[in-house]
Amino acid sequence: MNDTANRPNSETEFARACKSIPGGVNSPARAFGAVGGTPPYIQRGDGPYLFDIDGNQYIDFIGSWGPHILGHRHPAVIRAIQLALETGTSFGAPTVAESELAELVVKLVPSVEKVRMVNSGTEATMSAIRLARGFTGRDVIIKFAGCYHGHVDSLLVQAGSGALTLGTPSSPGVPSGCTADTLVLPYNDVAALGTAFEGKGAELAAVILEPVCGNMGCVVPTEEFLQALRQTCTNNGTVLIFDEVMSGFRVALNCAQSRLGVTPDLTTLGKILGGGMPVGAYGGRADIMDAVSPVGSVYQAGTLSGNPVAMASGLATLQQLVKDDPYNKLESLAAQLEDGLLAAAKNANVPVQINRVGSMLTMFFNEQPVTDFATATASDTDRFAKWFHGMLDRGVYLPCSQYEALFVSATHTPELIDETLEAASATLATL
Ligand SMILES: Cc1ncc(COP(=O)(O)O)c(C=O)c1O
Ligand SMILES: N[C@H](C=O)CCC(=O)O
Repeated sequence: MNDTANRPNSETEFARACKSIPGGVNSPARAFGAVGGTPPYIQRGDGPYLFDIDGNQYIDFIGSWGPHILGHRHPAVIRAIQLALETGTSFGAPTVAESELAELVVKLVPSVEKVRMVNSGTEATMSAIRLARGFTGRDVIIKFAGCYHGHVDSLLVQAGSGALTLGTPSSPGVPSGCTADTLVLPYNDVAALGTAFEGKGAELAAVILEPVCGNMGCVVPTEEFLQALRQTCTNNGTVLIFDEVMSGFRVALNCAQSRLGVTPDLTTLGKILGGGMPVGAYGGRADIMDAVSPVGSVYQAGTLSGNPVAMASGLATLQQLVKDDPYNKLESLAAQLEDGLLAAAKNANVPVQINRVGSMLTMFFNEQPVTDFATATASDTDRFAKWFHGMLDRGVYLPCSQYEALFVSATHTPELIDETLEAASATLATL
């Protein structure tokens, strides 16, 4: 029997974890820092559901922060992992699975001619920045306020996600020298981009952005912004990097770049690429990628990079996405959720803004449209915290921050979205 408001076993486990793990968690985004309370401890996942150690069931809209577009425990993915495990876990030597996954990424992602596998999204963006600097012989990079690219020193400036949620968008511990060459601009601001290039065009190694942002909540780029990015980078010999760790294979099979019609020079990937195992990748134009060691001299390495278990998981996930092509279904489920949430909020007289691209969605408790960091952070986070707990207590597992996106999976159904909307109406009525 569900009693999601009551989680004594999870509370005990959280208290235990806090004694040996900082804040009880291995990634700050999953602590309930901004909403209060303690997180449910998860025992298992199945399709669209999570089950906690207190015997509660939740409709999951996080999917491990993005990877589980196929839902939890997809049989093809589990089988591929089991088969790979039977041969060993890692060899530190080339395997055929690495080429198979690389070839599929090259086939699916328009900008990618060559790709290097790493172990996380953070490693991917860190390596892409180093490569862009090595390739151009320049140092200065541009990032956008509210975008999060993992915990890379030079990119942990006005960062989104857990850093923003917990009030440290620019982290202590990052030497000022590491960020001295990072310019931070407002997202969607074409004029600011132009001004930055006027002064420093010949010094700019790279511009990195989330082409659909999820880490200040979901924020959508304007057509004008995207065109200006591509044109300005091309004109100045600056490497345009799309960080598609979150949006890659999420908003379209061929990633955000296909949906938006803009081809970057480099792309970073993660999350869905590993199907729930730790995988990241960076890839792009062959002339740039050939600057990476051992062909070129930009050094980047990894003991466990391309390990067979992670490759098998990623390959099975991408192959399943190619086979099922669930993107129309995802679009329709997410649109049902968006429409239902807007109607429920209107009915409850609670002002909200919903930003959505495909199956990525954020409901901001905000009276104004959300287009960048400034407008995202004008949201009512106290109201968000009440909303979050109301939904959790009704068995709906949402990201525990206003500055994250939720994800719909291919295992959600119209009936589950209706159930979620019933919980939403009941919760919104209490805010
Ligand atoms: C857009 C984006 N880039 C990079 C990262 C870093 O990935 P990871 O957490 O795998 O290091 C994340 C998520 O954390 C992300 O959402
Ligand atoms: N928003 C983050 C990544 O996309 C959440 C995951 C994490 O940092 O633990």
